[in-house]
Amino acid sequence: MSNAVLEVSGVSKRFGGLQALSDVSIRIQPGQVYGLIGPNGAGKTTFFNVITGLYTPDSGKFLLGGQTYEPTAVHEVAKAGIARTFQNIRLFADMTALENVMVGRHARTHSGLIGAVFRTKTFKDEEAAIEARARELLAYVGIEAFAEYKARTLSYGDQRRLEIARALATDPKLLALDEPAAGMNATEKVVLRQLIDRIRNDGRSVLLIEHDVKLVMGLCDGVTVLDHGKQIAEGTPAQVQSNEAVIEAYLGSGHGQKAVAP
Ligand SMILES: Nc1ncnc2c1ncn2[C@@H]1O[C@H](COP(=O)(O)OP(=O)(O)OP(=O)(O)O)[C@@H](O)[C@H]1O
Repeated sequence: MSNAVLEVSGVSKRFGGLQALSDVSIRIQPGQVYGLIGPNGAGKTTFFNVITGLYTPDSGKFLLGGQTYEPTAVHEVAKAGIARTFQNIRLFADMTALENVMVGRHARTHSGLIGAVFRTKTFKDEEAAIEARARELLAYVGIEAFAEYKARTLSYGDQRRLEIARALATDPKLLALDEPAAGMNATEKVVLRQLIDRIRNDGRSVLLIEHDVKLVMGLCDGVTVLDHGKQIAEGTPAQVQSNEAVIEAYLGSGHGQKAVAP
């Protein structure tokens, strides 16, 4: 019996004539930061969308914390214990930072959004607890000073941290981050790296899609490399960055990333 947090095997997904994923398998152990890398169009986002219930796979077996889960709907996946962020930030732009995190928290409480809207007496205690936890999470990601600011007024890096706080509000077994460093400057990347490190040190597991190979290599415990929908390598960062097929995939892709070595 595996004690992996996430164990996915044999995932395939075809779009018309395009085989976007062919028999992809990954295993993430508790407390690991696991990277999924590969050139543009390799299938990384498709894989994320499959495991989080946005795309229905053609095949695949899915275990989360040892339990089978069917990634057929986003809310079912969230309930099973995977929370994700998106490549293109998806916050409620005109809600405050605090409200954005509270929405994430409502996803796992009894009151739901209806309770939040009507603020019935029955829900008041739960509301207070939700707000307290949301403030804690804002502090955890380092943006508590902006709790009352509308999400759209936050800097890009802070919006990404807010997305992470909102995802953490569901108390996930696995946090899935889709290109969290995209568009960040060097300083923001350092802060992001510290945050992901902290999340790991607190015992959570993270799956990361990231184009910044240096960030992935410096942060991840394990890495899987996709190219044209196929898994071409997996292992530690040191193992994959010296793998011939990986170097070839990056050199051949014409993305200007000379090699995967930092
Ligand atoms: N909904 C869809 N319908 C048709 N084709 C799709 C769909 N989603 C993705 N694809 C195709 O599947 C392939 C893999 O795309 P995907 O976005 O998963 O790659 P990626 O590795 O995330 O790339 P990037 O790094 O550019 O985000 C691409 O050829 C893409 O055009």
